[in-house]
Amino acid sequence: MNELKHVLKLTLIEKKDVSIAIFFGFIAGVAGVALMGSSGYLISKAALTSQMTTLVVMAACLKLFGFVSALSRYGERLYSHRATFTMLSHLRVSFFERLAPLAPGIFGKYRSGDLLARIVGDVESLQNFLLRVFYPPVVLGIVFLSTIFFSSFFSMGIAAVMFIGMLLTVVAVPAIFSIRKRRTDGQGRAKRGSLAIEATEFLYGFRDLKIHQQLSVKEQQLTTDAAQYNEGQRKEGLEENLAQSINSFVALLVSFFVLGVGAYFVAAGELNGLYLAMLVMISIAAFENVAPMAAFPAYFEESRKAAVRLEEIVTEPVAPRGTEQLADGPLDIKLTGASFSYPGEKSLAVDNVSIHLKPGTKTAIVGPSGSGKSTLMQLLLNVFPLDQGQLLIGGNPIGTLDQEATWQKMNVVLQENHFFYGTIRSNLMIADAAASDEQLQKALAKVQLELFPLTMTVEEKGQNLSGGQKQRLAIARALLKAKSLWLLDEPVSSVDNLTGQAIYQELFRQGKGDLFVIISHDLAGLEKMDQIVVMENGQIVESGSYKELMERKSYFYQLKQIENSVFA
Ligand SMILES: Nc1ncnc2c1ncn2[C@@H]1O[C@H](COP(=O)(O)OP(=O)(O)OP(=O)(O)O)[C@@H](O)[C@H]1O
Repeated sequence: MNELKHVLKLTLIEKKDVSIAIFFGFIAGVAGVALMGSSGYLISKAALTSQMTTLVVMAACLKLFGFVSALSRYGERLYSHRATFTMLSHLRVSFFERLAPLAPGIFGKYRSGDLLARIVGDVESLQNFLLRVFYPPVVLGIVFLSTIFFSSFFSMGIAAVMFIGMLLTVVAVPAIFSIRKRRTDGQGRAKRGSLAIEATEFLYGFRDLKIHQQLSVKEQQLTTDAAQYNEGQRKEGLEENLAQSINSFVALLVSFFVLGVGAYFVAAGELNGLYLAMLVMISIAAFENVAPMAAFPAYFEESRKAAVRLEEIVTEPVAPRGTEQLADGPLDIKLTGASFSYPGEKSLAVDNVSIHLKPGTKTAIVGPSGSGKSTLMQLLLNVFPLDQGQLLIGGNPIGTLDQEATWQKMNVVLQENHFFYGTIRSNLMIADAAASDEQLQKALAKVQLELFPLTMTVEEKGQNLSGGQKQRLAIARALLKAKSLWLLDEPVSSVDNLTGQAIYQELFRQGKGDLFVIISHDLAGLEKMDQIVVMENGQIVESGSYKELMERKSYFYQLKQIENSVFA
């Protein structure tokens, strides 16, 4: 139950709705029992006496109980569902609030299909927590205790039989099936997760799988996972049916016992025969309510596992966040002795890097593939915390700064930029929600995409755009944001040289006086940069202006020579 503590806490935020639902559930249950009890009494009374007034009163009571039962059942459903949906919305919000700070590191640990299955499937599963786990035993318990208390006025023996029946059907049988389920199952959620992983990989990788003739292999894997998941579902269904049958059987046995014990007491003169039918009917009605308890073990386990799987993701430690805001005006970035390795990796992706990026300067970071350029950029963006060293932005240690406020000051274009399903307009407006159509069109013109209408559809992940068009659209976003720190990771690598150079010119024109950090594979045109930083194996091996580096005839000079000889 410990695992469900957080869900219970969120459920009880809506104490009022939960209490009203329990109250209506109790009234509906008791009215149902009273309805059956009074009909039993009415039958006995009609058979054994001919007192007309009692018969009329009892007939009226029957109608009243029927009416109250139906109305209360409606109220119970209304409030319990309302409480459930409010709890789900609290759960989603609290889960996302805890999940957001873990991105993007979380993708190193969980695959996107699994994350999706957990976020959607497991959160949805918890809608059964109140309706089928928390609520039924509480309401049933109260209805049973009231029924037993009422019966004890007529026969302690019958009350005792009912009490034992209650312990069996509400506690013992569901507990046995819960333990059984916990022992035998445990794989259902994982199977759903692995099916979701396979399905997402199949969809995302469809083209590559087809090209490499691996589609049928992956399809086979997907079919196997689906079959395993179906088999799991089938077994769960059978187990639930078994629990239901055993619980109904025990409930029926108890009613037989009530009849037997009652008949014995009537014969022994310890119970007025007039009440026997009523007590038997009461017992049948009370035990009819135990049907939801048959599903309790399945829902309890499902809720418990869903809560565990959700908690697993968000229990990662999150570094404490700062709250300081960055001042307006020019900002510098200073990195001293910075080292970083990716979680689970032994080697350092960035190794003891020190660099000072002054306001109004343009710095290019170059180096071979895998030398740590993008990682360095991620550190400047404060996506990952440093393992060692210090990062100051505008003189403030990064840890003291509010993360959102830092990003707010930056125009960022990464190697991969996300495009949402929508239009060119909606994709540009994520940079500036208040931008007018005219401003959006101007930004498009600056990246030579003026022919794109703002209403043009952008498909999921921008798949109807070319690589270069996506990069230019991402630059247009950065131009719209127009802040003073530009962090660009190979922003025009997929754009032809001429257009690329024109876009750089536009960027430098608009960002005159701003700080630029640009990662580039292309060594042409670096003469315009104030500083070139050359990286290898996570370290800075050389830095200086273009002229200085060429005169030094060292690492950068050799890279340049190689480039010239390749393209000569
Ligand atoms: N998410 C990650 N998890 C683990 N290791 C990573 C991750 N991203 C990068 N690396 C590793 O860190 C090292 C530096 O990678 P990085 O992407 O920073 O290089 P890069 O210089 O930007 O390369 P490229 O020019 O190809 O983009 C590489 O050895 C790479 O394998």
